[in-house]
Amino acid sequence: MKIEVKNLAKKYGNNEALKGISFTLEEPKIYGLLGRNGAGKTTFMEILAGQILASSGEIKIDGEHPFDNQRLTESICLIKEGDNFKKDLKVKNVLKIASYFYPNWDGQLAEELTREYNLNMNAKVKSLSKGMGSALGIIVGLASKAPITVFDEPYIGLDAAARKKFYEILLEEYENEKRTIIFSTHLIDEVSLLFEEVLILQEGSLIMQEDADMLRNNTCAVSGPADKVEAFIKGKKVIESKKLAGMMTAYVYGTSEEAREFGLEVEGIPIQDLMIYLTEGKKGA
Ligand SMILES: Nc1ncnc2c1ncn2[C@@H]1O[C@H](COP(=O)(O)OP(=O)(O)OP(=O)(O)O)[C@@H](O)[C@H]1O
Repeated sequence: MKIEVKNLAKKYGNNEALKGISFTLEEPKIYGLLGRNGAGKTTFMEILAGQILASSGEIKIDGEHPFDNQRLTESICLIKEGDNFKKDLKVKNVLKIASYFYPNWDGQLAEELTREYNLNMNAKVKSLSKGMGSALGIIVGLASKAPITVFDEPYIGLDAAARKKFYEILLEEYENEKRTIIFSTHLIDEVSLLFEEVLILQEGSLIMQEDADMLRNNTCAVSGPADKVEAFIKGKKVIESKKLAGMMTAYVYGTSEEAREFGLEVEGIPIQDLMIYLTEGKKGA
């Protein structure tokens, strides 16, 4: 499903959570939606899922607005950090309701994952530990097979092994059947290899939308004597640079080969670091 975002803004009182962002997500891909605390990620995802209204601008999904639009809301599954389900429901009833709501629901997958995560079908949501509650959210998100599945920090309380399992199953399901997956997380290093496209929000503005492989292959950290690094980065797009005692490190758009041929030390930049350098001390435009 094609998602078109045009001049989307959301104000809470005087607080501008989104300041007129525009972008298009054309294809089913795994998108990483990144940004510091308060950047506007959750606000965007809630508008996308039709749960709240924008103050101005619009989101169109295959040409339609998501708010109050049942055809679209059953095509979008948003799993948040917590409070996804009514506390008095039993696990089995959460799954039953989800199976009625999502037309592509995969009951077999839901059952397998429930066993995998050791969830008791008869336990009430309010009795689940934080990690178990997150596991239930993940199960619903994956089994919904919703053409747009959105995970907003979905795994609070889940241990590293359980998170790894989630990434593996997510990738397996995605390889079997491509869908749009939007993933917002602060554990970027863990998941960044899954991302195919990365969007970075900074104080309500979109500061980057880029193919993840392009970022991995065409950005690097170069180090060496300051004059040599300066000569290399001249005319290049520099993300960040630091000088110390005549030496310099610069994070730039460019290939490792170029930098090596220039006689500089070169390393790749993890997407997490890139996000930090891009958002460090800068105001959103
Ligand atoms: N219901 C609300 N009422 C008032 N202000 C809100 C509300 N929801 C979000 N905000 C504000 O909007 C801004 C963006 O918040 P949002 O939750 O969208 O950011 P985020 O990028 O998801 O942050 P985090 O990574 O911390 O979850 C913040 O300044 C936040 O305080």
